[in-house]
Amino acid sequence: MRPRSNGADSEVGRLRAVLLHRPGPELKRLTPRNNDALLFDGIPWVDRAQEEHDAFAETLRNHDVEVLYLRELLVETLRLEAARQLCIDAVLTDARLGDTLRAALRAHLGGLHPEDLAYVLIAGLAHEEFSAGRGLGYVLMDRYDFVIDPLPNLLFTRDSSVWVGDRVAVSSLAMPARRRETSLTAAIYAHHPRFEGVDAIYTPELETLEGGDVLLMAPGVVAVGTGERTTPAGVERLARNVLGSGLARTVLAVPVAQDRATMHLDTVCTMVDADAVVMYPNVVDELHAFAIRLAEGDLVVSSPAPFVELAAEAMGIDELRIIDTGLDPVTAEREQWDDGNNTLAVAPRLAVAYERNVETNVRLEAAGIEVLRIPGSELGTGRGGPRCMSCPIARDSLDLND
Ligand SMILES: NC(=O)NCCC[C@H](N)C(=O)O
Repeated sequence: MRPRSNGADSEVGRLRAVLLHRPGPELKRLTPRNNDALLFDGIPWVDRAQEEHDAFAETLRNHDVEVLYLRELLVETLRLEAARQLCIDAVLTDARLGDTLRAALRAHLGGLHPEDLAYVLIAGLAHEEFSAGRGLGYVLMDRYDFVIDPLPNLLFTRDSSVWVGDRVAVSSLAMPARRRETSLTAAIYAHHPRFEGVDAIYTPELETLEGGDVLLMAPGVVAVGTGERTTPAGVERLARNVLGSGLARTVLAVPVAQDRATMHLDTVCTMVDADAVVMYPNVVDELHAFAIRLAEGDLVVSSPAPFVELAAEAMGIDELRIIDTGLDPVTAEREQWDDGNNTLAVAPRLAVAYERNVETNVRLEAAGIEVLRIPGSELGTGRGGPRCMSCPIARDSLDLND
């Protein structure tokens, strides 16, 4: 494998740098009243969630992966006026505010130190915390509501940006509770010196597309799930952009059921080797795909065919191995819900997984995959595993002989 700077062309090339977000005060905003709207299935014990996340980061560091924290990059980015404006404007576009409250908020945010501004942008601002609040929007706001909504899902850095080759796709998030996340990632990629000279291949105002749906199957082959989050139009737009710029030769559109349990393609399928995936057994037979290629400037879409067959053909391999987790349907369903299929490859045949998915992990090991187990009982209340919680910034380029 050849080392590279920023960028990734596969799911399994040696991981060099990753973007994480250590969950913080934004998780303390979750209550039984708002957790559904904020896309959490429970109320996490925040201190324990942080310990679990620290264990995740430590596991990666122990394997020589550079861990970049989104909050730290954001604070550094917010020293620049253009970045501050981008993030503040995203807050102020909220139509609930009204002009009077908006003006008060603009004045308040404009005066904050980068550290404090980052805090508010991530943790939100509760009604009672904003003593300078005024206007009808403020007066009639429920005292438990937020002037600025918190971003508890920022933890799932996979979804708000994804690298394809040396370009970054700042995604377009589907759910209202997450949309503002991309103002932060867009500001970081546009203004942080670490990413100087990086071009965007996708931007948040485009059709909805989330990073959890994007799988770099092999250099030149990108699979994109379409279901609850990424629309067919989003897949088409990404395909046009990556095929048009030569970053890929085939994009596979993969319809996934529009359910919470399968919100992204990476909830049912992740890569653990250059030619192997771990896949939720209950969908193996039904997962189909459409191959999209560019011919004389136009997108050409194939007829549907089984995903594993179409992927193998596009990847130029005889077979895409499916690690047979061999589970009975009920265990499979339980472990899929708890992100058993959502692994993060650190290198070919070396992957991070939640320890709680005991059966899936045993099967992965039986298939020759070394599993780095991490705790995730609290983190999992947000319904995301190691892949969801990580955005690879740099992976070595994959050589299929590795
Ligand atoms: N790639 C992923 O599957 N990310 C998990 C996102 C979970 C988050 N609570 C959400 O509903 O968007």
